[in-house]
Amino acid sequence: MEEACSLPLPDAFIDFLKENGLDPSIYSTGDSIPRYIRIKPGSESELLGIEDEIKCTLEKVLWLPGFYAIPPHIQIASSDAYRQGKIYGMDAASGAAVVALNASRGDHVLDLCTAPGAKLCMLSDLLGDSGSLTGVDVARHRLAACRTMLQKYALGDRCRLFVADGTSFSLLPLRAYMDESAMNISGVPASIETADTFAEWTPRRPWKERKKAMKERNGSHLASADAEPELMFYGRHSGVVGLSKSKLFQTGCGDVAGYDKVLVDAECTHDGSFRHIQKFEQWGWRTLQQRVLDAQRTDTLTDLQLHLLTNGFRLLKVGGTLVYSTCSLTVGQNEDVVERFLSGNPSAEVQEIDAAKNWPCKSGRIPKTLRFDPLTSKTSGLFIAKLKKLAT
Ligand SMILES: C[S@@+](CC[C@H](N)C(=O)[O-])C[C@H]1O[C@@H](n2cnc3c(N)ncnc32)[C@H](O)[C@@H]1O
Repeated sequence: MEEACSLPLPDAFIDFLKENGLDPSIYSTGDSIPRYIRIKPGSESELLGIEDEIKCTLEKVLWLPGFYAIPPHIQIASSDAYRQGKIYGMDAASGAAVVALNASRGDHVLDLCTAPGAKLCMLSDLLGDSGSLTGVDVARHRLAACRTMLQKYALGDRCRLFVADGTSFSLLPLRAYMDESAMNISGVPASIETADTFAEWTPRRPWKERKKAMKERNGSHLASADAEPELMFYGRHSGVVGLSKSKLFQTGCGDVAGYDKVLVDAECTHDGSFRHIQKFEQWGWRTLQQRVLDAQRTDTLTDLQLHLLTNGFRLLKVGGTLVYSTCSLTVGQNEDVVERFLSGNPSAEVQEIDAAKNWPCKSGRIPKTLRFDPLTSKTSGLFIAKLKKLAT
């Protein structure tokens, strides 16, 4: 067992880190890394009251607006501020990935691996009452948690969520219908649902519809690559209300009508997340062996990451920006994936992340990419690459 780390990491994990060029001492700060919270815009004036309630000082994260550090042992889930949606738990490195995307008012944003949804919520806050957000996740139960979060924080108004495989998802943003608000395209109030148009979203779907959906999914929690996306939630101004059902499922390629911004926060081994690794102490180090160290699983993962990145980029409009991030610190799941992608996509260019000038992180092996790690950044580990789609 390694002495430098506050956790008794097994030798196989230490070897795994070394093989990936990672210094095991990045985990040594372990339990001294702060927790981070983000304050919902508009609730900053309540800072003192929140401090009083959760019984600690909120230390402003100077390099990331809206974020505060709190001691790691402080729990926020039972506080009123949390229950009322004034504060969110979100690691500062995750916030940095969202900032790197530079989503601005009016943008149509795709979040291709969205659950459980911390980044989606932050994106929604940044867009405000403009643009649109499309969240996709392959895992139905995780996306259901994401929907709950959007509703809890009242952030779902311009959002739609699909259970779908992000490697084949092909639906473009509903630009043409966005400002129709609660009217359908022929001017009929959308609350009058016809067999072919969407009324306002309600959690109570007709039994017939639910039965059909259950039969189609065959009991599985995961969407298959060839299944039609399943619309799990849509907000009042997401462009869906009043739309004909056939129009929603029109597919396309992003070059012209695509998304302005795409976030691919890909599935990974989570080895950069100290708190995730810590869970293996209870789950058993054998589980860590299967989930993180198993070379075959890692190969499958890197293929998945490449396919997610490739499809996200396909759905991006020319001139648009994509951020690829993972909370793994291995080169195989980050720089190698980006390099494989770049070699087959001459219209992709790695971009400088302007906001990053004062960020406490290191450069990745590819110039302009960034790496957060617990030791350098006092955050969870995160790799970020920002890509632009050039006209060809
Ligand atoms: C790192 S988590 C995303 C975290 C999320 N962006 C957030 O901020 O809360 C990765 C997600 O990718 C999803 N995922 C895995 N394979 C996928 C696929 N083929 N298509 C879409 N999502 C996938 C997982 O279900 C998981 O929810």
